[in-house]
Amino acid sequence: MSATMYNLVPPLVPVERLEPMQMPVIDFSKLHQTSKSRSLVIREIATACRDIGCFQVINHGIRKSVMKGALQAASEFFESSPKSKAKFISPDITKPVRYDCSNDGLSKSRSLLKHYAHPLDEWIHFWPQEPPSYREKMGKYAVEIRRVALDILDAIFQSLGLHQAYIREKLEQGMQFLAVNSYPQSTKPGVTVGLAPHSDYGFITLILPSCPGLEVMEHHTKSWKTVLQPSDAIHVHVGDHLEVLSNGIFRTLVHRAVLHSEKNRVSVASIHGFPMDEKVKSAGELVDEEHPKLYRESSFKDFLDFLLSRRNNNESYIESLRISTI
Ligand SMILES: O=C(O)CCC(=O)C(=O)O
Ligand SMILES: [Fe+2]
Repeated sequence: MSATMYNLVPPLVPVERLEPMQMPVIDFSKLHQTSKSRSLVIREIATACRDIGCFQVINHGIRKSVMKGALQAASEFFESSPKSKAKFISPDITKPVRYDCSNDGLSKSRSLLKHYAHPLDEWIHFWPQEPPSYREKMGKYAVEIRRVALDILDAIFQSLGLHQAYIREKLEQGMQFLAVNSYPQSTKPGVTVGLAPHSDYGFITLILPSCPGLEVMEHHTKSWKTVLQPSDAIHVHVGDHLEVLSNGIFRTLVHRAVLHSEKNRVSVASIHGFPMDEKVKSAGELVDEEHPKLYRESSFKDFLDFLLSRRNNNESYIESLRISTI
């Protein structure tokens, strides 16, 4: 599941030139140097999650060849024959591997290959075999990006003062999805939205794109900003379940993707959460009389049920979880 399947905000007319988001760049290697550098980095990550809902990481240790390999495998999959892709088409959104090239409310102009990625041994046998290197290249990336994601989540949970052991255990057994996205080159003048505004269901999403196209909605101004991402950086943003777990300290990030004017674009989004049936609730440590619980608990399974039941209304998943305080 790449994303919550709905429009979270009314469609906004895209503008030609957006300002870039002032993006905090986090030196990931400093998480593992001295305890002082770790504390500083944890503070930087927490500030970024709280104020803007996203940041980028560099020096994360994922080799360039592995990142390039994942993007190449993605491009080659989308360029493979319609017959080899058709095997993965299914109306059943609960399938662990699914290809979707129909354009709906969310995917305006996007093809999506979504697959589960953890535990890798359990799922890799279901992944595409066309191109023949797909499993090896995407598999290597899945393992490495998960290591980075879990370390970032450790840092986030530490910044919130939460019980690490319980959460780490749930994350070790937790879900990882890869949403492998493909967007055609734009054919029209101006800006064309390929993937409509939405937020992602999990705790965090890590995105590796082949070129610019990601846009994020700034929390305080509600205006769109473009994301500039150096080729060795990974973009990270807050998802719905981190908003729930942090009891609203961190807010899910609304984002979208626009088509590139000169080339096709691919991106690989890695989404991380608890196991399928594990409920995510606002952490007890963050709830008291002054800070009442703001969200209902829910699991990934509940999220899928929400998508299936939500036919005619535009309510987003996070909205459906909010407890009214008035
Ligand atoms: O293509 C992108 O940069 C964004 C992808 C995305 O938002 C998703 O897969 O949920
Ligand atoms: Fe997304």
